[in-house]
Amino acid sequence: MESVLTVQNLQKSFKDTQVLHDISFSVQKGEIMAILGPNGAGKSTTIRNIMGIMYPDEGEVIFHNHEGTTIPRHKVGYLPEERGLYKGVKVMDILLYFAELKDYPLDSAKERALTYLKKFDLEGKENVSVDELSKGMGQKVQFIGSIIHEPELLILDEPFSGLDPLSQDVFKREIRELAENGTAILLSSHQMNLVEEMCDRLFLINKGRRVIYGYMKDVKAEYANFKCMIYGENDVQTLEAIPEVTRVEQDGDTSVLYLEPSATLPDWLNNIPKDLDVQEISVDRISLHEIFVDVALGRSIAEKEGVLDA
Ligand SMILES: Nc1ncnc2c1ncn2[C@@H]1O[C@H](COP(=O)(O)OP(=O)(O)OP(=O)(O)O)[C@@H](O)[C@H]1O
Repeated sequence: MESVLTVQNLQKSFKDTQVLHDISFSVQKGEIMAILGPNGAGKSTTIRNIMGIMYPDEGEVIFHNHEGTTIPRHKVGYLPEERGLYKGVKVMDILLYFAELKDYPLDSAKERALTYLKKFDLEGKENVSVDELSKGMGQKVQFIGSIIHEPELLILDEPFSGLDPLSQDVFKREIRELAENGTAILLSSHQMNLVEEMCDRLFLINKGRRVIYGYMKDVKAEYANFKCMIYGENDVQTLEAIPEVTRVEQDGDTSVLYLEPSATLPDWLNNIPKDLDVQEISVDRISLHEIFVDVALGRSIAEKEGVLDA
């Protein structure tokens, strides 16, 4: 694997408050790497330190295949969390302006702009003023602006926020295609289902510290413990007393039992008390969303910081 970006031991404080503690990860060519975490975890601060919008107190941001200490802006695309385009400018003009900033040839930029406008269902909008676009349309134009110059590394801060499901699908498809064609992608997102289906690796951050870093499949195998849904009239205390149950959530007659990571399913099912009221039962693994909630609420996983083959 070829690293395009490496972030090493970033530390950042605002006044007396340290908001990044020893943050290290890399982004590889052709992969989608997600940085996840609850509000205020430090995702945008990490990204802003990478982009040179602010500087870390300690640590390094290394753009590989690039000499010098400045950011190779012509090789990097960035969609900031703050949305917005210059007012009173036509869509094509703003896209060409972005290309010019990155020293990208304008004839190729125009061709790419038209191709992407079509892909994003904005065909024919090139001469429309950006003020006349809806919020989602503006976001699509801003996204096109971030990739107009064929960046090697694309950094997307919450790319899916504010998009309807159809637009989300278009973004997902394009992000995947860019990665398949070799672009290294770092994205931050709260939408766990999207991250779960698209990302190769993830970095989960909480209160400025790494909680989980690894391949999605390894993270799931390691942290996505089993949960068992039982429909029937049962006391929470009875369910909590079943071996290897870490916690129980109950809503009426529906109980969800979360199991220890060590639980082996056939044995566990065999040992369920015979007098339980079981009208229905199903077993599933917890989703990335639930792993995230566990972390955000400081439950089990949070104490078990991990790095998985990163
Ligand atoms: N310019 C700043 N001055 C002071 N504190 C800041 C500044 N920027 C961020 N912070 C603080 O740093 C912490 C991390 O913020 P950051 O915006 O990186 O979080 P985030 O993970 O991106 O959150 P969200 O999901 O809400 O966007 C927060 O406690 C925030 O209040």
